Amino acid sequence: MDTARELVLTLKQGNNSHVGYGLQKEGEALVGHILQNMLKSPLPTLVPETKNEEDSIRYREEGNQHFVMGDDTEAIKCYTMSLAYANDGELMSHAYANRSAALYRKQMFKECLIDIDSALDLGYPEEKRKKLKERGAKAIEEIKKKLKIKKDDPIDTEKLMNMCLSEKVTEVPITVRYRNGKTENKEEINKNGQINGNKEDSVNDCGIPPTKEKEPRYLADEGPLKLTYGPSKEAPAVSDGVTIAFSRKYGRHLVASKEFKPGDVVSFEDPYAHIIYTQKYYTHCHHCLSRSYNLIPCPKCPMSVYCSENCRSVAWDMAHQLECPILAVLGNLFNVDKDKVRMLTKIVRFLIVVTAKGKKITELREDMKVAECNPDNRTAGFTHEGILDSNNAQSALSLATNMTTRPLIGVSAFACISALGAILLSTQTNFFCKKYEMDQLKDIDNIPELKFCGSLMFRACVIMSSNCFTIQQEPGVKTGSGLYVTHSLYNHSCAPNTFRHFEGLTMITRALEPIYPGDQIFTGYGAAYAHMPRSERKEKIMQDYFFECNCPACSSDWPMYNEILQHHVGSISKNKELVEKLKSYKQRLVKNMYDIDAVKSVLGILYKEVSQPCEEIVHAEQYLKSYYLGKFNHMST
Ligand SMILES: C[S@@+](CC[C@H](N)C(=O)[O-])C[C@H]1O[C@@H](n2cnc3c(N)ncnc32)[C@H](O)[C@@H]1O
Repeated sequence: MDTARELVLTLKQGNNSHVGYGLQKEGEALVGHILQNMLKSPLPTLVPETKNEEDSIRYREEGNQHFVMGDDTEAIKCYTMSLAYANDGELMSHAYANRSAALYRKQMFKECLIDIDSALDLGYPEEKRKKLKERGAKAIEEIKKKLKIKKDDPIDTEKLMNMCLSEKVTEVPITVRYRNGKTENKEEINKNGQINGNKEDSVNDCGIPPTKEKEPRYLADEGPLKLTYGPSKEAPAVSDGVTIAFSRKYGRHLVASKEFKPGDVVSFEDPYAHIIYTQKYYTHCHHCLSRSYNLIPCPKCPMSVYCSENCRSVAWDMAHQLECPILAVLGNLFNVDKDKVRMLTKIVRFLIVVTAKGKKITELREDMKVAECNPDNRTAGFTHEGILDSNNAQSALSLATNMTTRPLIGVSAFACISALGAILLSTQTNFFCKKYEMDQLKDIDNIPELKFCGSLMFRACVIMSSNCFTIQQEPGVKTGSGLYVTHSLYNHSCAPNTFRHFEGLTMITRALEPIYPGDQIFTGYGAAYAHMPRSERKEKIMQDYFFECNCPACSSDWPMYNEILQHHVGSISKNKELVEKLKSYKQRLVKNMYDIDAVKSVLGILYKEVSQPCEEIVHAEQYLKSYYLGKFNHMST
């Protein structure tokens, strides 16, 4: 605690409350001190979670119970777990075969065929293959029905698959064929610990591309995603017409220098580093976070599963080869609660990315020395080219830490988590060139970069706890957490003038209201006036982000959405002139509910003519958000 206090005091004296730089030396001292103390006392034994027959069978049986009860979704999840824990081809083949039954009943015939193919490929027992092939034949019949192919037409499975995807029938293929016979296991790891497999190949095990989700409506209407005024020169992830500003009160923040209309794209960006939430481990791809029913396992650990060979191999190269043994022990750590385990997975991922898997530690040290010397808060972490770069280590390390406003207890806890992260990396992986025994860590100076990397993880803790965004690719489904460098400059308002949505892992921010030159551009950190009472919001914002919110909704204590709608707060219904002005847009929407330009125009008019809170503004904002969040995609035209 004393070392943590010293660190915070030094930062306060240096007036360095906002940016990530200015704490490298002190961070190293703090983590080093904690590491030394941790290593003095006996550490808990680290027990890795491994693939094994018992768990694979247990999860398969659990899946069977759900299947019998008619809960196919839960059955599929259990069979995926059975697959992830399977330690040989036969167990895997059983998991695939059983999953195919649940997929068949769920009417996911293409997915069903993919699993049948994998089961047969992995040597599903001879005596059971007949039944599996019969299921395959029935699935094909169903697909043929869907494609309106005549019952007796002979058909080639692979061609059929491609036809299913394009949904176009141009020619009827000739034979029924499974891709069995080939028994080599694509999931083998070669001598260098790399997963074999073609990286370009964006297909699942049996050569069939994963189902493409329907394209979001806005992409069809607007064409490919682009920034409203093209990329800004200083921060290419935000639109030209947005500038980075700094003030004592707001820290770094974004200010408009051009006008943005509702729906305009203000910024979009891919994550610098991201992780999947543990609750989604066996339902979503660990790399792209998409929902998948044909997940395939990491060949080494029972934790990670992927939607395709491509995701599996990209994830392995990017980070998983180092994370794999760490994830295996994390779940079995005693006395470490879930939030700390989540933070550990985040900071290990961050360290792997920021150091390019440990290959660029020296280079990073040098770059950081230069970055530390920049006295200008506004341009902290700008690259040599003078930009805030979404993919750059210096830029990522420059994000707000809130070091001077955090409680000391939190600072100490983060230092302990980082020290534990350093121990795991050095004893479970080759990150520091070789795997160390716990005894060899007694003198931490034996490993030259241990303290430095520990301090980077400490910095990752303080940065990530104040800057990460929840990733929601489907409305209401929170799949993971990501650090988005440029988006981290948005300050919070409980009534923000923008909203966010996702396209894959890409986070997109659009104007919700008209934004004028000089306006600060805000996002919401999850405490929206719409759904949370003011007192709760204030508490949450103070606890998680350490500032007092003084947005209009907080200052004037706006009622929440349900009250606004129930009591018609601020309604324009008695303003005959305005109602008349909006009439034509209403008619356009009655004719075509997807006429989003009409909604944008309504919002533009309302914001000019009335003040918030206002019932009609709430309706129009909800409409606009629903359109971009994909809520309309499931409705029929
Ligand atoms: C994601 S960062 C936003 C960028 C940050 N202002 C910076 O300097 O890099 C979150 C932190 O910014 C500050 N912040 C965000 N919204 C704010 C607001 N409305 N008023 C004052 N500070 C705010 C808080 O310190 C918060 O923890």
